[in-house]
Amino acid sequence: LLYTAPFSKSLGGEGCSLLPHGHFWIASQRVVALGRVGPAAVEVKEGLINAIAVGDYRSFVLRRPLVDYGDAVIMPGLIDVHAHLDEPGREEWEGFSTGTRAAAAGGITTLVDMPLNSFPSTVSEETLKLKVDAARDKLYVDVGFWGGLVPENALNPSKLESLLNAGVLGLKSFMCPSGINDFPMTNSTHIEEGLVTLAKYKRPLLIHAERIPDVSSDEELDGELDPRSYATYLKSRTPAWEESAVRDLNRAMKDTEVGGRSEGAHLHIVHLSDSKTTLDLLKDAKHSGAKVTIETCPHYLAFSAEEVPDGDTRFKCSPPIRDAANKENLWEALLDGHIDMLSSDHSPSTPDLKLMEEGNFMKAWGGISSLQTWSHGKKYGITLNQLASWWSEKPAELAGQKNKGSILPGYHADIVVWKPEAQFHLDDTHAVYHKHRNISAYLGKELSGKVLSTFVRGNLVFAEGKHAGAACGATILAK
Ligand SMILES: NC(=O)N[C@H]1NC(=O)NC1=O
Ligand SMILES: [Zn+2]
Ligand SMILES: [Zn+2]
Repeated sequence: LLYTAPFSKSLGGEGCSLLPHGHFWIASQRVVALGRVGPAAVEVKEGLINAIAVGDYRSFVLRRPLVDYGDAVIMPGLIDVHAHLDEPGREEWEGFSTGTRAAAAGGITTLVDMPLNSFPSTVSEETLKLKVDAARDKLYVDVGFWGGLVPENALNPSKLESLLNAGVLGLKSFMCPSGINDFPMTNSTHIEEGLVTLAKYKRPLLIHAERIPDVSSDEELDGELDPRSYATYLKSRTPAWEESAVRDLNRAMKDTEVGGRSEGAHLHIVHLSDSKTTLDLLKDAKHSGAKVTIETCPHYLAFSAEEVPDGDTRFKCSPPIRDAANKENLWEALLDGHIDMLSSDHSPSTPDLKLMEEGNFMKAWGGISSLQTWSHGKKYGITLNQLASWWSEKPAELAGQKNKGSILPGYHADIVVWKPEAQFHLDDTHAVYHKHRNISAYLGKELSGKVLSTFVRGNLVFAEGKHAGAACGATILAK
């Protein structure tokens, strides 16, 4: 099976790049390529990486322009497999233009858009076409699309096949109410049947794995609990929700094993928060040979329940951000390789739906806004190769992008240049490009890591706080 990223017509066209060259070298003392970090130069030619000269590269870099980034890090661009861009239909929440400008500023070179929060949801060939049409001439980075697995198409292989044939990179489903009316939840039968079709296409099913437990172990929620208190929200959505979903996926996971009913299919658990029983169940499934991958998000690694101020609904998401011990376990699981990758789950709404004044956690929109903020690992001693694996290589594999995710000859020249050591306070003077800056959970925080330049297929789309004049990102459709 071959996936291709159709080059946008405007590749190298007027205004696509802040650099007036189609053939050039970039170099630094810290290039993350070929499994190592060190001095190297990368030759970019017609949108692709043409060559990598390692070590003393000066004799190779003749005649062509060279941009020397000194000791900044040159790394594969990030691939964010989980973002809600909300267009068409909810442009007032986010949009292709604002969302991909934020991505470019954050060093993300490819986004995969979720099938819900736009209207209509992406659940058919027709609704995918609406997405692709809405994205035209608005993309600053490359964008692929997940389709929705919903009860209406799950038991109908021909409907699912027409959605897959139209080019979604895989499917996504919810095991609890999604908060979006035209995106109903699926049960385990829908999931098991959907996987049989997906197996033929070798594309993944992404699952929002929270399920309302059959026997509620949640503490009784009576009317006296304060909806402004974060603890109230935590009690309403315990780790038992994640655990119950994963237990319910037992058969589906088994089906993906060699010789199983949907061998070739792949389950991907999005935004894992519970690092205890849920993670243990998933580890067991992987151990028995199920084709399962796990992602978590920066907000589960950066924040803990103890620090969420009462009434500060910017931090409301589902599953919830849990306590500090849970956060430390998530880091450990990531470092030990049990969690495979990271994604943003950028899921904004309009500020009014966040009910910031009222501060009601039980009624506010659940979703974190975070496209430009992703590096929080300094104190854990994470390496640049680990970052490249979690943010580029593994996500490229999940999304079936064989030409993306690594700095290798023949690959797309999707590259971020950044300074991991730069520290800053994310205050009002800092540019935030996604649509609603004031709902970002990171505002007011001390952060480290500054993106200097972002290249998408050789186009310098962001540099020194400026975007390229034209939006030359491509839509990515699976073939
Ligand atoms: N519909 C939607 O974006 N839901 C997302 N928000 C969130 O916090 N978790 C989700 O799954
Ligand atoms: Zn979700
Ligand atoms: Zn999401």
